Amino acid sequence: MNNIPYYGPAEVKASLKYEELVSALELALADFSKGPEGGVSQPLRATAEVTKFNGFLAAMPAYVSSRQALACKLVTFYPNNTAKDLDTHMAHILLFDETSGEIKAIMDGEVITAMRTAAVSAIATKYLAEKYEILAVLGSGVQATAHTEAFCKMFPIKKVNIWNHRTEGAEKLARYVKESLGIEVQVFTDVQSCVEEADIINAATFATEPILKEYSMKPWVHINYRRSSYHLRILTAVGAPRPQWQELSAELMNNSTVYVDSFLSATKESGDVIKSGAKIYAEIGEVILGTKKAEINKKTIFKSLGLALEDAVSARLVFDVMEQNKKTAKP
Ligand SMILES: NC(=O)C1=CN([C@@H]2O[C@H](COP(=O)(O)OP(=O)(O)OC[C@H]3O[C@@H](n4cnc5c(N)ncnc54)[C@H](O)[C@@H]3O)[C@@H](O)[C@H]2O)C=CC1
Ligand SMILES: O=C(O)C1=NCCCC1
Repeated sequence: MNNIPYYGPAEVKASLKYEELVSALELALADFSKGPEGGVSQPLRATAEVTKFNGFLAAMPAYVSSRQALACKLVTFYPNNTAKDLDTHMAHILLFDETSGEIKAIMDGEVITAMRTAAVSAIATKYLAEKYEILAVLGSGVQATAHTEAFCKMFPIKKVNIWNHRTEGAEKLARYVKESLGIEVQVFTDVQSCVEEADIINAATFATEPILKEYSMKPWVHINYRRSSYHLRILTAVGAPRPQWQELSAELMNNSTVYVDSFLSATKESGDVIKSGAKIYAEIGEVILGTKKAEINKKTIFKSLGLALEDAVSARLVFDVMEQNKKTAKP
């Protein structure tokens, strides 16, 4: 147990690049959707509810054979922490040796949670959207910021529209977009105006009731009876991770083609799926594999719950970079 390396948030951040993360996660999501022969072992996360304080602690173990990645993330989620100026999600990841089960490293899991969630939404967007110029972001917290950064790096985004239930948050994110990413940005005070011109919408809030409703959108696809004359837009939705919570209306869910990261997670954990009774069309891994074709006649939603395999793959990438750095630093 002696000398187990610990990597803090700054080391994790410096070790991860979106391009590498996207390639690694794309392969791992495909492995996952192959079923048992894909070499991914991942149970539904186990959650201990702390009802008195509106929080939970979740354990997220996974093994991804193709990446030699065996890990477990422990994550707490306390939405009320905002009022205390504390992070609402706190996480650590333990990485193990796949051959012996020995622990190899412990690392911060907050940066990984932010970056891998955004990377997976970007993968879904790459496969399912057809135009990438205007991004609408609902929310302005950790996930909204990571998604904005990842999408602006991966796609030719020309403008970012931001809505948050507290305008100060939206304005803070807007300053980041303008000053650090150098992209045109506009803050909106209502959801409808924020999303209606967007090619890509990302919802990343603590909403427990739908903030995005069917009637609040212009037609999603512009059909002129010729394939070339319309483009498919996408909504990536990462919030509402509890069965009782919704970020999207039932009507919107039922009138869309719904893709998920995992059938099991979506049907057990997602209020957007459970409360609407919406049919799930495919896992994103099936689209990556080509066993399910992208549906082009309806609105497109990618509903993400967050998977332990994503944490395991990311933690392994960090470990490999840190080990390499150690070797090159040696005289
Ligand atoms: N799918 C996945 O893999 C993951 C999903 N999540 C989920 O994404 C969501 C956002 O998480 P973070 O950005 O880390 O949290 P955060 O605490 O950094 O940000 C929360 C955002 O929601 C807004 N908000 C708070 N109450 C709201 C309400 N009633 N209606 C609308 N907006 C409200 C806040 O102003 C803030 O913009 C959460 O639901 C979280 O559980 C988080 C991690 C991974
Ligand atoms: O994937 C994760 O990590 C989380 N997803 C939903 C909320 C808690 C953390």
